[in-house]
Amino acid sequence: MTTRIAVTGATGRMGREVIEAAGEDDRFEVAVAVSRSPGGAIAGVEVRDAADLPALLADHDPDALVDFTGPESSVERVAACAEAGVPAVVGTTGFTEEQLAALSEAAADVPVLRASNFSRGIAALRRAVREAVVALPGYDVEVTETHHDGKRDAPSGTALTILDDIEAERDDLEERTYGREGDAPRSPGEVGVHARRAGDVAGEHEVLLAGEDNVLELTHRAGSRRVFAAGALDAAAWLAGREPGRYDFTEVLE
Ligand SMILES: NC(=O)C1=CN([C@@H]2O[C@H](COP(=O)(O)OP(=O)(O)OC[C@H]3O[C@@H](n4cnc5c(N)ncnc54)[C@H](O)[C@@H]3O)[C@@H](O)[C@H]2O)C=CC1
Ligand SMILES: O=C(O)C1=N[C@H](C(=O)O)C[C@H](O)C1
Repeated sequence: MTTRIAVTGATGRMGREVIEAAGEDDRFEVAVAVSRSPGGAIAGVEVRDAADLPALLADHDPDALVDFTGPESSVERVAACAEAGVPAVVGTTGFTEEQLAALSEAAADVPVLRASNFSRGIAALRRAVREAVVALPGYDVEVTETHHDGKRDAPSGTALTILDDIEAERDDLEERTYGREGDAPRSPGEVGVHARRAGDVAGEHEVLLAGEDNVLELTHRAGSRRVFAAGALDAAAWLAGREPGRYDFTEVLE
């Protein structure tokens, strides 16, 4: 069966990648692609004006929309999905609590699956980290992420998800310390958080656990953006036709 998708942010790094990945996979067809900078084509798909999204969704009736844009835009695009009855896969990161509430509101009308990371490797890293923090109680924990120089939000959405996972397992960790400078010795309840921006790194996340004479480092490196695009497409195929509500990428992987 073919899943017909709509793609937003089509001219962005991830939008482009999703269109190209869908074009190389018989299971998908790009029904419509939009950008706020329309014109031209990507992998043979015409890029339409994002301002026309509501009408385009009504005309093309895709099985799901895939959104990798920015928080404000993402909220608007998902609201358009709610209006048109189109399931939404959201990969955008950097949302405020208010914006997350708006996405939840849309999920009353259509299925919405949001994930800070669509790589299967990160799903495995999250499981390993949860197990490690339980197995190593009292260990110091530091989270470091590295991304390309164009990334806007810091720390990354994935780092924030990993921090939530760690804090859910270790209630002695109650303070996130973002970088360190000057006279800044470690205090027991802190988790260090570090964001690096350099070159064209697709995405790296490292969790360091250290105790007396024992150091464990768990690292995931995305070799390219294709891993995120592939995961988002899997999520779109899985989400199409589901009941309204909020869904998680881990459900796609079960
Ligand atoms: N969940 C995941 O697996 C992944 C998530 N991301 C997230 O996806 C998002 C996009 O990343 P990239 O493609 O690298 O960014 P990008 O900057 O290359 O592309 C963003 C696209 O969204 C559009 N856009 C942004 N704000 C907009 C607005 N207010 N109105 C209309 N259009 C708007 C831009 O025109 C552009 O086409 C980021 O939040 C990033 O963190 C990126 C990679 C993987
Ligand atoms: O902006 C990116 O590039 C990425 N963003 C996501 C995040 O913020 O976690 C996922 C991935 O690491 C790439």
